[in-house]
Parts: sequence; C-alpha cells; structure tokens
Amino acid sequence: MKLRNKRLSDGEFFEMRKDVLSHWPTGKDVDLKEAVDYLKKVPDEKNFAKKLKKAKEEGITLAQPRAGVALIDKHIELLNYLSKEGGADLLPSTIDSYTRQNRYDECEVGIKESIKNNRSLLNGFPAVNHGVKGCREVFESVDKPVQARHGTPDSRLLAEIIHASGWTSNEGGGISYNIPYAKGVSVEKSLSDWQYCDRLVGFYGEQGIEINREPFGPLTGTLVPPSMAIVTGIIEALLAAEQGVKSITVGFGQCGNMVQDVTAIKVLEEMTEKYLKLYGYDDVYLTTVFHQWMGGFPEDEAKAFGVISFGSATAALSGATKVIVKTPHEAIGIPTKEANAAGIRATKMVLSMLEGQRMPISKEIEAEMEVVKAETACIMDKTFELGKGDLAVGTVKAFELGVIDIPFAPSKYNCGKMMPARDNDGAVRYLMAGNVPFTKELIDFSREKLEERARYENRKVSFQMTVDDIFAVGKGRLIGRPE
Ligand SMILES: CCC[C@H]1O[C@@H](n2cnc3c(N)ncnc32)[C@H](O)[C@@H]1O
Repeated sequence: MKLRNKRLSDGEFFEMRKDVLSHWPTGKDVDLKEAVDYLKKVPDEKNFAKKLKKAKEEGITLAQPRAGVALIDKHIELLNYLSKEGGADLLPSTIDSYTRQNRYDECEVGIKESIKNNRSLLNGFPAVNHGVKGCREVFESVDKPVQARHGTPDSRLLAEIIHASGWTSNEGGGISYNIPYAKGVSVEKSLSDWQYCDRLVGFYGEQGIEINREPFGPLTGTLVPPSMAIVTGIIEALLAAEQGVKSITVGFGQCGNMVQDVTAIKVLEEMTEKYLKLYGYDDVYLTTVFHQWMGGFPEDEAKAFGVISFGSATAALSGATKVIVKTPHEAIGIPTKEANAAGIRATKMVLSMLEGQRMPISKEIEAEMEVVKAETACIMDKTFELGKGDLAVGTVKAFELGVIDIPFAPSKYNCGKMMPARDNDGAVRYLMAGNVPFTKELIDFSREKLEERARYENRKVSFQMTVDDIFAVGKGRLIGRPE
C-alpha cells in the first residue's frame, strides 16, 4: 500500500491486523473487544495519559526510569522497588533488543536461559513472548502507569500486546525508532508500521480509552542539534495525530548548555502545538519529556550523580512534564535495582527543591529560540514541499536528500552529511550543514559560533572538535577542549 499521511481506514487496519497478530503465537490472545473492557477498568492513577495531563496542569515534572529484565516475577519485583524505594512517578518496561528486531525466537531462548541461570540474560522485558497474560500480570502487580520503552522499527505486535495488557503508553515512532536503531529498515516501512501503532491507539481512543504516545526525542543521543531533534518530534506528533492519537509527549535529549536545553523544550512544545493546530488537530493534549544526558557517562558514581542532577535541574527549570532518569551505573551497563532507585531519588530531590521555579526568559534564551525556530521552520517547510503537502511522503524524500539528517545514525537511509560540534558555550551547532536547507544567515550563525570557539582554543574549526566533544563528558567536562 502506498505510504500516505492519511488515517488508515478500518478496513485497511483490520486487514493488516490479521497478519500482525500472526507474527508470534501470543498474538492470538489479543482480543480487541475484551481489551477495551479491560482498559475501561484501569483507574485514572494508573492511566499514563491522565497522569501526564494532571502533572502538566499542576506544573510539576514527573520522574520515570528505564528498567526491564527477562522474567515476569523479577520484572515485577524491579518495578515495585523503583516505585517504592525510588519514588518513580511513572513506570517503564524497557523491552529487550531481540524483541526490538522482532526476533521472538531468540527471546524464547533468552527466557529459558534466564530461568536456568536464575538471572536476566536479556537486556529488557520480552513483552511479546510473555504475551497479554504476562504483561497483565506485571500491570496488575504495580501501582503506577506502565509504558513500553524500546527501539523497535516494527512495533506493531508489541503495541497490540502491551496496550491490551493495560500499558497506556508506547514510546517510539517511524523516524525515532528506526534511524537511530536499525541499519536497513526503510523510512517508508517504519513510517507505515508506526501508522499502524498510532491507528491502534486512535481506535482505542474512539472507544473512550486514553493512550499516550511518546516520540523518542534524543535520537542517537550524540550531539543532535535541537532543531533536528525538534523536527522529528513535530513530524511524529503530526503523523500520530492523523491516526487519531490524542495524547502525545514530545521529547528532547539533554545537550548540556542550559540556555539551549531550556530553549529546546520551549520551542519543541510551542512549535509542535503550532503545527498541530495548523493542521487541524485541535484536540491533542501535548506534554514534553526531557531525557537526562544520553551520551557517555563518567564511571565514578559521584560524578554520575552530578550528571543526573544537572539533567534534573534543567528538566525542572524548562518546565518539562517528565524527565527520564539515568543511573550511576550508566557507564557500566544495566543498573542494579538499587542504583536505578538511587538515580530516581537524586532526581526527585532536585525536582522537589526546584518545584515551581522556571528559567527566566533571558535575552540569550530569546535569541536562541529565534535561531532554533528558524532552523526548524527551514527543515519543516522543505519536508512538506518535497511531499507536495504529504508529510509522510515528504519525510521519506527528506531523508533521501539529507534534508533531515541525524548525526551518527546507523541507518543506511540516513545521509550522514550533516555534522555537529559544540560552540564555546557548549551549545550544539552545525559544523557542516550537509544538505540541510538552512538560509545563509543560519549557516553563518553556526559558523561564527564555532569560529568563536576556534579562536578561544587557538585551533581551526574542524571535525576534531566533534570528536573531542563526543568523549568530553565521559572525561568529566562538556566541551572537548584540546588537551
Ligand atoms: C535510549 C535508551 C538508552 C538508555 O537505556 C538504558 N537501558 C537500556 N536497557 C535498560 C534496562 N534493561 N534497564 C535499565 N536501563 C536500561 C541504558 O542504560 C541507556 O541509559
């Protein structure tokens, strides 16, 4: 079926559904009518969309960790520990990497090995293999809303199973869970598969069930310029809204310059709202999520808590509805439940001390907002133009031409011509715009900011700055100064 940014008809959706539910035996246990009845019984305090809306209305920032292990009982123990000992406001289930590649047979092996070795031998929760029964057992055993967090280009069966299980949020999107996560999945395929996931949410919405969708803002988490991240959030929000999604959380991954990060959250929310209204989606409730530093972490746990607290402060001061929490084990791997809970407690300490405070809108923030908005508009305008008004078609072409270009993405469908680097204040700028269609003045702006750094460091503007920036935080600083 040719990709179009058009709501799937019931006929198209239910025809696709027959195939989707056949991808693994647990698919046959998904009964939409029964699931609607089950979801109608979910109390408000365990509904993800409702809890986000309440937080935004109260002006507070919620804390959510990432967490997932192979076996159901251990996963329940983990989530309850993070809720009670960590104080998590919202619960994840981080899904394992085999599920993300639809390799459910490997999950079966991982589950059996985990039982045999009495420890998790998967790097997340294999929700498809555990099926509706297992996922409902998780949901019914915890006291907070649950969301699937993963990195799945084809999340159709996963979405069917988790939503039928009472999990009222799914992270991801056709760009954000393909380009940073897969090598060889076409943009056309992942956009189409995520239209299915969004249509499923839209269908539940028509039955009175509120389910939240969260595009994955950080993308590769490596020096992604704010405007490039914001564009992907806007596009995935618009594509979701077309399929009937009414609760959307757009996100951004911390870059490290406070002015630029606060600006990014403000522009992300403002411009997503603007485009939703422009295209007639007046009944979408929009929230934002700030991801604590997504790059390399210091091994030293005290320094790691410094990074976690810095991200928490930025999230609070930006007014983000939610912050995604890192742990002091980030540099070594999957955290213990204790380390994970400690990351949440540190985060919530900062959030509660800063409750009600917001970053004042300085002239620096106003100037940064102007640049980020202009950059974002250049890319969005060209994307719509390439699609002759169809955003899905335009997005495919925008990737082909490098109009949308995500730095350090593994996908062969990503151009990789754009290169970022930090300026002398640590803000992420465009070192090389590649085929990103910026005006000359926007290109000159980035160039001048990088020249400032070059003068300060007494070296030429070069890709070496990018390389130095990538390793900087792991070495304890933000900007990769020459050694
Ligand atoms: C894009 C997400 C990357 C982050 O996702 C964390 N992450 C991945 N898998 C798990 C897991 N099973 N439990 C707790 N955190 C997890 C990594 O540490 C990294 O920060």
